Amino acid sequence: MSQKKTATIIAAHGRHYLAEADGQKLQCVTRGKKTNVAVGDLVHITLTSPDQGVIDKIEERKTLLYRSDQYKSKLLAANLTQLFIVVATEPGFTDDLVSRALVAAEAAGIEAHLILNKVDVVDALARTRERVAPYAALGYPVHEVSATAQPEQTLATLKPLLAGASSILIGQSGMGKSSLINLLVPEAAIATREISAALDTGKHTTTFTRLYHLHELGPDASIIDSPGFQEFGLYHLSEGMLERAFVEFEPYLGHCKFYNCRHLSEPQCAVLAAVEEGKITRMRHQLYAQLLHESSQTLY
Ligand SMILES: Nc1nc2c(ncn2[C@@H]2O[C@H](COP(=O)(O)OP(=O)(O)OP(=O)(O)O)[C@@H](O)[C@H]2O)c(=O)[nH]1
Ligand SMILES: [Zn+2]
Repeated sequence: MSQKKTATIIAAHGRHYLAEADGQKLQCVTRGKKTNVAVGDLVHITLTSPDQGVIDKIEERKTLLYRSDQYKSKLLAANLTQLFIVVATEPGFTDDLVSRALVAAEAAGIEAHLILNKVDVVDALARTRERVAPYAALGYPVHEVSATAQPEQTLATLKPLLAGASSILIGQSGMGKSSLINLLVPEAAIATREISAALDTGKHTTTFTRLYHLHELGPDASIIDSPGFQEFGLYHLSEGMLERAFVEFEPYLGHCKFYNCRHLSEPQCAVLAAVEEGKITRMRHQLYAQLLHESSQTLY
């Protein structure tokens, strides 16, 4: 008789998944050509050998974070409670990616924070603080750290935030995401080699998403490291979802002249009026318009 297990997906590479049940790692595949499994998913597995299995069923997800373009969607992680966007004093970060990640988090019902890393680079600190201030003003907490220059303080800042939560770190290349992961999960490098071997990813060890349990921060505490990406498409968000994902639009929604206002160029639009008055930044409104434009692209 085949044995069944319930496990958490801790790494994904193509159609190959690594699951963990009671500390034991299981190599898994999906039935057929399905690739609808995400890191963080709780799955039911039928074992085909002591350390291999087939995924039968995915438990209902509390949250699902994903990005998409007009061709396909890419699942980033399931069952997250919070998302941390890592930015740094240098190299500079792009507001576009930060805001897209915030919009994705809002749409998925996940709490979002910013981590401002490399605050030891004092030359660039004042300018970078000005750049993150608009996000703090929107209500997104900003945590200042320095993974390499002040590791102890960085841990003291981040650990309480990660306790009991299921978190993901995302960021552009060079912001110090790997440095932060290695600080929080000292065994990460070894785990990565093991996972890479188990999934047979070859040399491309950084191209997969992985979950680390943070046992000292509670039985359910975990952190997901996602590979850096250049594009963060949000093609899957409808117009209604988009306007609600921009938290600063909220006081104005429902106050436009037209009930189906898209807040682009309509007369007597409450959102556009707020942009004129400086209550909504042009940068965020432009991104809203850009995302609306991207979602309306259809395939022929
Ligand atoms: N000065 C300073 N440098 C840092 C800090 N944290 C990371 N770095 C450096 O920044 C560079 C990039 O750090 P990584 O941790 O590799 O950054 P990453 O975001 O994972 O980037 P990718 O690996 O390209 O995805 C490295 O040279 C780090 O040593 C910090 O707090 N202060
Ligand atoms: Zn409007």
